[in-house]
Amino acid sequence: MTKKQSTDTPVQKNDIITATFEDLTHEGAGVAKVDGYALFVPYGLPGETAKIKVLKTKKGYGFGKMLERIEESSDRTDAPCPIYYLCGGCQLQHMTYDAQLRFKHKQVQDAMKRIGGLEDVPVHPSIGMEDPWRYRNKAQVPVGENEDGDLKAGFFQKRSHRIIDMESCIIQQGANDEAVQIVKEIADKYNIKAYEEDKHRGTLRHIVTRQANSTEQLMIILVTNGPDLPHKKNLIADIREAMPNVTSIMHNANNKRTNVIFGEKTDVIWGEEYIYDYIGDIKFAISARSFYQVNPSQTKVLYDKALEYADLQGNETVIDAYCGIGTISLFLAQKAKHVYGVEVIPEAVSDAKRNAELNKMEGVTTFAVGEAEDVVPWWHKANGLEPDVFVVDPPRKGCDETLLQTMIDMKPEKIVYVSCNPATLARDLKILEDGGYETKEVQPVDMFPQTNHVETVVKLVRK
Ligand SMILES: C[S@@+](CC[C@H](N)C(=O)[O-])C[C@H]1O[C@@H](n2cnc3c(N)ncnc32)[C@H](O)[C@@H]1O
Repeated sequence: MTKKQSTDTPVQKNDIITATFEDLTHEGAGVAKVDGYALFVPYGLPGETAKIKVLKTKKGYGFGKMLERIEESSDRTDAPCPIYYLCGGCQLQHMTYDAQLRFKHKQVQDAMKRIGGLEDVPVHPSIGMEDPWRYRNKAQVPVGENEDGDLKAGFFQKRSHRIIDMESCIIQQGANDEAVQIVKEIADKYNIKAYEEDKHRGTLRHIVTRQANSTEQLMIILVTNGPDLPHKKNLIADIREAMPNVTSIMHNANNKRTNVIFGEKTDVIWGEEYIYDYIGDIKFAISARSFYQVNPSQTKVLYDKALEYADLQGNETVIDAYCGIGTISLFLAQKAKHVYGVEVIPEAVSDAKRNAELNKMEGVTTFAVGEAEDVVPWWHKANGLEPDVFVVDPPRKGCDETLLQTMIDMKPEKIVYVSCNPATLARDLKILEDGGYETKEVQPVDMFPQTNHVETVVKLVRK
């Protein structure tokens, strides 16, 4: 190993070194150690030796770029996507799927130990997909213009806002993939200008498509910079003619200088306000803006696991906090006496109520709008609600501490925690363990193959 001495760090910017990767970061980059100093290098895999150029050094760690692989890991595979190394959407295509599942399992295990202090909890192997491609039921694609002025639709290049034009995204379901191209061509035909982020001008910002897997209904959402959608009638007619499975065409206006895709207002410009999908035997109406899991077959696996961990006998009262459009709530309501769901987005709660009606479950469910950390303590204090089972499925930041404390005070026999972030999951489990709960089982479920996202479902019981 060639190494330049430094007073601060064992390597300096622009050094070229040879090192072996020992581990992976939670983002999936390789970690090579030089005299104990960690260098993070994209696409390095544990066990591989590589020639690395040092790009940046900080006090405790640095960043590098792989110049040449000297020894390759058997976990390495050729990324099938032609723009994988440009696009920021996937991070693990260079890893075999088996290695991806092991990586996600290890991440959960490490978080349990390091953050949760849970040395001995059983973390089961990740449940993966038989075919880990073409699973996404929703595409949100930014629109730009090529040098010749034609529209392009693709993904942002890593760490930039430069759009990479793409013909296909192999983690998208075929219908979404096709729909993005067709809508782009139709918009081009009518000379609709792409939104220019830097100048905050132009029209079409994003093409969003959502497919209901079980019914094959397709929703197209055109997001524009402001309320005008030029050639609206022609666009609708052409989209309908090109794609007979489109059941909803929506228009969302977003005139803010922001990375957030949607603006406040969404109008149905043709067809239905909802597409309908089934998870198991339960039917869900999905509106343009509501949260709905993006991997339909693995969603069933995840919810079945949550139901198994809840172990309902039919007479239980259950709380489902962070309930979205009531997906887990209705799954649980099949086997419980009553399910109380709480969710902060009013439209999602309307969808949850509608979904309960659709499945004739309105008598066994109650949905409330608000922050779980406000509503649940109120249910407890004002109504004396004490559930037998408490289910949570929070966003990445995890559960609010007030909610965790209220859960502990309510003394449910079981808690089922569904999480998309192992770090906040482990932090919250520690609090629940200190509050009298024991973590019994931890099950990673791969909802997002080819990416570094990790989903986990956990069963806790009262000691
Ligand atoms: C990971 S999603 C889970 C949704 C649902 N369980 C599902 O599987 O479709 C998290 C949900 O929590 C909601 N949310 C975020 N912060 C919240 C809060 N403080 N109180 C209640 N809901 C919240 C979000 O709007 C989102 O619908």
